[in-house]
Amino acid sequence: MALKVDELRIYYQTLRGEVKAVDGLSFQVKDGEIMGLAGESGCGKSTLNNSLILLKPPMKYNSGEVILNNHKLPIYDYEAMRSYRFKEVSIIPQYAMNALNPIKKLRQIISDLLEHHGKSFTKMKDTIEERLSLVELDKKVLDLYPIELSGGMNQRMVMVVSTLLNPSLLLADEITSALDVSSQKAVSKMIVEFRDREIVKSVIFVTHDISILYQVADSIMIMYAGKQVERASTETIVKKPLHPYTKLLISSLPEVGIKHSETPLKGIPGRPPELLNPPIGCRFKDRCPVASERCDEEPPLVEVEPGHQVACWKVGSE
Ligand SMILES: Nc1ncnc2c1ncn2[C@@H]1O[C@H](COP(=O)(O)OP(=O)(O)OP(=O)(O)O)[C@@H](O)[C@H]1O
Repeated sequence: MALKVDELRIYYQTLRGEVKAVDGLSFQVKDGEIMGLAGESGCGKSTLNNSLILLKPPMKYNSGEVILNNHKLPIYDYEAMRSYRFKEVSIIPQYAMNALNPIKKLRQIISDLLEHHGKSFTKMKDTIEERLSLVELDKKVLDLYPIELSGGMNQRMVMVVSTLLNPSLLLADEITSALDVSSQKAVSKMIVEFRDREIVKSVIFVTHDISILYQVADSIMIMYAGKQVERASTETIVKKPLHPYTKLLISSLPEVGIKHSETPLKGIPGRPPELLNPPIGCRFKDRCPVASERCDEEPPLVEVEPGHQVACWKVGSE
């Protein structure tokens, strides 16, 4: 098992109190698995990803354990994590376009980064060129400044940089949201290619666009208000979701061939709860079409069939 997360709680410390952005998450990602992570804005997707690599104030580790390749990751210790970042865990950030230093040429950026990790650009030249060609970038880009690359090219450059040392776990955070549809497809395919070539072992692919996950992910975890509500194979989440929230999320997706001027997107009525004082019991109950008194008590995450977990009292009770 590449990654095992157990009862992880990550809060933000604010003047008003603690924002419980990740509140008791447990899940596993297998070797070679791309796990999609989806849910509405503010459900804790980025917090989870960032906590696995860059946990710093106002983000605060509360409790839980993260095991990567049978070793405990010291995510609560920013300094101790230095030896894991980039080598064992790497992130392609949400705003990858701005991630590269604008006043250095790309050759220098890569060279500095490698040196920082005790590696040499010269020794890794062949790998760098191979990886560039894998993401369809000419090696001439090394002599350019980031500003001379298009948004899509910058994105692919960041993908190469983040994965140069073959990290076990790659965190991809909304890496397609600023791209046009054809670049989205290309970038998604490249992530799969990185996995297939064993450049990375496993991936957490965050997006609120489930149609992208359908093309890329082996499994999908759906989060709502800091909690996991459902996890299953991509096929099951898309075709046979069980949690009322997942069902609404899937039914609000555009269908191929439908014109939205004629059929408006449905969306989910209401808004997610504040995570400063989240509701007791099921956090979705106020928006849930099938909620009952039972939902005042928190539903446990139950495995309804192998590999399919759901946290809802209604599932299996009808
Ligand atoms: N620096 C911060 N201080 C306090 N609260 C924060 C901070 N950053 C995020 N939050 C809160 O943590 C919760 C989870 O946010 P997070 O960004 O992880 O969600 P997300 O699912 O990644 O959303 P998005 O899709 O918009 O990126 C939200 O309630 C958000 O308001």
